[in-house]
Amino acid sequence: MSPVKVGLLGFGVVGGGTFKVLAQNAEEIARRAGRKIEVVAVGALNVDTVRELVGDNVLVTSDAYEVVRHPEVDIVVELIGGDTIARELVNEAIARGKHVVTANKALLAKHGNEIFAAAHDKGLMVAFEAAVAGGIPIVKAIREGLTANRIQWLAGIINGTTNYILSEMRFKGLSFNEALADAQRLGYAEADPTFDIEGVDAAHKLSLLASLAFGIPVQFSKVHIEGITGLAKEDIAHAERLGYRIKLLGITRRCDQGIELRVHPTLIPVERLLSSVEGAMNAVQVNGDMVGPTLYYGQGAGELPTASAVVADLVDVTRLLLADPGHRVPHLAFQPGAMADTPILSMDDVISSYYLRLRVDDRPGVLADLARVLANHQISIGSMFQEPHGPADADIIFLSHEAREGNVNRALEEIQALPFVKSHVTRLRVESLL
Ligand SMILES: NC(=O)C1=CN([C@@H]2O[C@H](COP(=O)(O)OP(=O)(O)OC[C@H]3O[C@@H](n4cnc5c(N)ncnc54)[C@H](O)[C@@H]3O)[C@@H](O)[C@H]2O)C=CC1
Ligand SMILES: N[C@@H](CC=O)C(=O)O
Ligand code: NA
Repeated sequence: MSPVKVGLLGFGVVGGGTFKVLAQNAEEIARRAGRKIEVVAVGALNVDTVRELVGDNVLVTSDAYEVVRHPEVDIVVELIGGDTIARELVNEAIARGKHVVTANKALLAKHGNEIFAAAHDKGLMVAFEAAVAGGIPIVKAIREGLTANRIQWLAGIINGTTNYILSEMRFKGLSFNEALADAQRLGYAEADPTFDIEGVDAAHKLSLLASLAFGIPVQFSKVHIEGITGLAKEDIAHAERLGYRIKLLGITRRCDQGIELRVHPTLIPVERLLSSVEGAMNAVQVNGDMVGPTLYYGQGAGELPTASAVVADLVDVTRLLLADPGHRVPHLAFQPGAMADTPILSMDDVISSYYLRLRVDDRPGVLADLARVLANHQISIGSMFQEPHGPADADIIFLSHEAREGNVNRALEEIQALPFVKSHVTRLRVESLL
């Protein structure tokens, strides 16, 4: 059979990695796909360097549209990133009847609904395994492996950069900025690393995971997002003392009233597997009503792990080229006509336990006043400790039992206004699902 012909857009960390994987494992991949997969065109800005790497038989051009419009290209692989030119190129590829593979979660989180609908109308595939948790085959696991289940919730470490930063700070004592610079050097970070550290990248991925898990449209704008930039070293230390480790988690859960969709630093009990996931590794726990808990672990970022997922998608698309469109796996796991309009819950309705830290005047009555405000808002204290700070102040750390977030918000407003409270009240959520 004639080879399947691929056009690569972008030859950076993942684009370069994809070319390498296709070359290095060409024979093994062809045995699996049933046909050879051949890169025939590359769109790149650094044309001369890329030409040296890919050889004379591949068209290398700085005009990405030339790749998309190339008559021989069957599959367009978009690895440029962002949601401007990448969006135009993907739309153009679909309009021209070409299948698409992309690692671009920013694009799909914002424009996935429109892109998947256009592809569906044309009977085309838009494969995106690399877009969520890099090399871990989590899209395939949810979309295919767990189809017998009503998925109840999933929670995961789905940003390698932030997990790497937290680990390096903890183990090597690096500063936040040093650890971030390392993550950038290693190819983990987004072109704009604020997407990583502010939780936006994790939110992009979570919105895709929620669609795959619950059969709802992609709703990035409804994700509650908090990153790791507000985390203080002392919170990491206090959490350890209480038996927890702090990780940036993406969590989505189906409740009676709707679906929770949130990304924030979270205290995880140290005995849970997710708390030991370090460096750029990712891990996602998915709970289905039939299978129970399942856990997926692997490299969530970096050249070859991400390229591994891109190439797996290329093999999938190659295998499915001959299947008629009606019998292919749906983009978002559920048939397009069977999507649900379950609402996304307001953060106020989320139930969680909380870690609270505040600095107060160290004098009689302070603890009683704090406990009264919490009790007035139906927040019960699970444990508490106090550390002196200088001659007249103390830091108080509470762990609450489960409470409604709206109640916690109101209690915190009141506590913040108390005359003896001398710091901003830090609030972190504690995960009890895991
Ligand atoms: N680096 C990683 O670990 C992972 C990255 N991703 C995603 O993969 C995509 C690519 O990321 P990276 O390879 O890390 O980025 P990168 O910045 O290393 O590569 C992007 C490449 O696209 C090129 N480019 C920009 N505009 C172009 C244009 N008009 N025509 C042709 N080339 C153009 C740039 O010169 C650059 O070489 C992004 O969507 C990213 O979110 C997904 C999972 C992991
Ligand atoms: N910047 C991302 C790359 C993979 O998606 C991350 O750090 O996880
Ligand atoms: Na993946």
